[in-house]
Amino acid sequence: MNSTLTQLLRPGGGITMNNTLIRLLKLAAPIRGWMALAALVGSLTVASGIGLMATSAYLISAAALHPSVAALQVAIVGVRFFGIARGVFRYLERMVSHRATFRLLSNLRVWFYTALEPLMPARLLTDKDGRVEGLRSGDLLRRVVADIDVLQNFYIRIVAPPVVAVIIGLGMWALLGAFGGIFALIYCICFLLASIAVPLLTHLLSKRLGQELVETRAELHTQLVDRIQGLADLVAFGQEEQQAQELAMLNTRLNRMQMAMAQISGLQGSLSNFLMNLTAWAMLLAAIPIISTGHLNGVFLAVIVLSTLASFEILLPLPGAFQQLGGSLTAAQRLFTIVDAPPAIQDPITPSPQPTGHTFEIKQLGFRYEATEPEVLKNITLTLPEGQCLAIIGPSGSGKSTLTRLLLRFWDYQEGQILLGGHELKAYQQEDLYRMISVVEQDTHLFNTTIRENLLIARSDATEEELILACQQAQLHDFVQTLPSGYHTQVGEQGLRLSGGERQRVAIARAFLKNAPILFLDEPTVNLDAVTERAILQALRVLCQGRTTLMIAHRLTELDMADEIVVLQNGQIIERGKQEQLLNAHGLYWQMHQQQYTTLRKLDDSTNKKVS
Ligand SMILES: Nc1ncnc2c1ncn2[C@@H]1O[C@H](COP(=O)(O)OP(=O)(O)OP(=O)(O)O)[C@@H](O)[C@H]1O
Repeated sequence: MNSTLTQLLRPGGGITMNNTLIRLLKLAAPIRGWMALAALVGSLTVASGIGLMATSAYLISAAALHPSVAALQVAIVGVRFFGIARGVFRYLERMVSHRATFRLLSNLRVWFYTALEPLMPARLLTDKDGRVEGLRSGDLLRRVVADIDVLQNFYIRIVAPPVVAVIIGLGMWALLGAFGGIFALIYCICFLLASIAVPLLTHLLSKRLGQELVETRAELHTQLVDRIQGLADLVAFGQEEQQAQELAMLNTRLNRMQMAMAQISGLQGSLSNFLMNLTAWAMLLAAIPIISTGHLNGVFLAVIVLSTLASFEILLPLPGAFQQLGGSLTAAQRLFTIVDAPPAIQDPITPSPQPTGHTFEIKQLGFRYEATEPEVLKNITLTLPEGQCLAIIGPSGSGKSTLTRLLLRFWDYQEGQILLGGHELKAYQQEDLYRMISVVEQDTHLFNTTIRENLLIARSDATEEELILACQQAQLHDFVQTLPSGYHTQVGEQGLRLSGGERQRVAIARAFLKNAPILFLDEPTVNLDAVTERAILQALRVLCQGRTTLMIAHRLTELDMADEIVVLQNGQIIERGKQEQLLNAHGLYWQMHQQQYTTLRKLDDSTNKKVS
């Protein structure tokens, strides 16, 4: 492709057309055999159509001269053969191209999901340059489903037809050349105009529009998912009307773009048809004088014209394919942007073996999310001995969750060290690390399947006895027994058919089932009422026994199980010790304790008043 053409076809993004095209073609490498077969069968289908037209034209023209039936025998057999072949090849073409498409789609989805996994969770919050990219679930969904669907068009409608067109063009050029050089020349000019000029014009007209169409569709999708997720809040605040209007405006914009796209389609259809008929006219004009002078048998006139018309079958979809090129390249760029984002952390080339000891030592740890942002953690030094429980408390934004994320190695720290079992965290493979840690968070994600399946994600090979034991330890078993379908009860989307306390019990049962030696608890009772909290804490106490536990606490009631409490403020440790020591110190911990105590007392008072 020459540089001017490349320039013309360059979509408006960072990645050039060349790059994107080459990468897209490489992605199809595993199914290249199927694609080649689809192109071959596609060519045979069109060739059969041309053969059918040519032999039919010959048969009708020759029959008009009243020859013997024997003289027409070959043409009759030809018509039958091409008629049947066309149907058979068309069927085979559909079968092969569908097979290729389905394989391709599943390959692309697995490719994208596999690339997405190592980016979780750090890179989905920030882009390559560290800026917040705002990848929302609707946008990701759009990329996984719709952008990949757009790419299937690239392979089936953009790559395959030009290959078939080249094969058919060369074949026709040779066939018409046998009747005379002038026919080959006319065909060559018209074929190039219809196969290059019209698609290029269509592409230029629709390039920007195609990109905008993909982006607007993605935006509409994202907005829709966002609003559906927050529908209850919108209704509660009486905002549904206004939000519906905004969606309608976006939809109108999309409709306008689709109308403009349809107009370009109409234009390219007319141009292609015009060129096809022009070719037929030119062939007639060239053939009549040659036939009149006796240099060519008149029975071939219809053969030349009708076979030419039949060969244009392959050119008609080309402009449409190029019309979709801009959209396909934009979809590809959107996927490559995510796939190319380097993971926030990398596994070491020669990892340390899985640690035998589970003591965490944090030495002068300093961390900031971005080089330009202020430090979120400063000079943190502490030890979490094996089998003990360390609680971290502090005001909102003090860096508690950040510390847990670093211990889980979701991000890499810039200063200091985190040692686990005597080795730096960075020395271990991520998988080895995750295998050793169970996490119970404030909001446990449950998949839209049964309770049993949700538990088994902690350990897929767990036996029925192990599963029941874990649920008994988490005080979940008795509740499950009351359900008509027991462990086969569907929990609904995000587990919404279960209460907050029941969801947390599932999370605790998962941790029991996983039986990892290290446990991270991130405010596991924050959203629960006092009675449920007490029951969950009871289960957590059993879970913590013998495990190295880091607990981010919200309510100070959780802290009696901690061997040491660390108080964070503005990313720094400002107090540490046992609960009694901290209360006696009259510092921040004491203040938080007083506040919670006062709030609880007020709550009790108001409850008592209502009762009396
Ligand atoms: N992904 C991120 N990118 C940039 N800054 C972040 C990110 N996550 C958190 N921060 C910032 O780091 C600081 C500490 O946040 P962190 O979530 O660790 O606090 P926290 O003590 O756990 O708060 P809370 O109790 O409200 O959950 C905050 O100022 C927050 O804005």
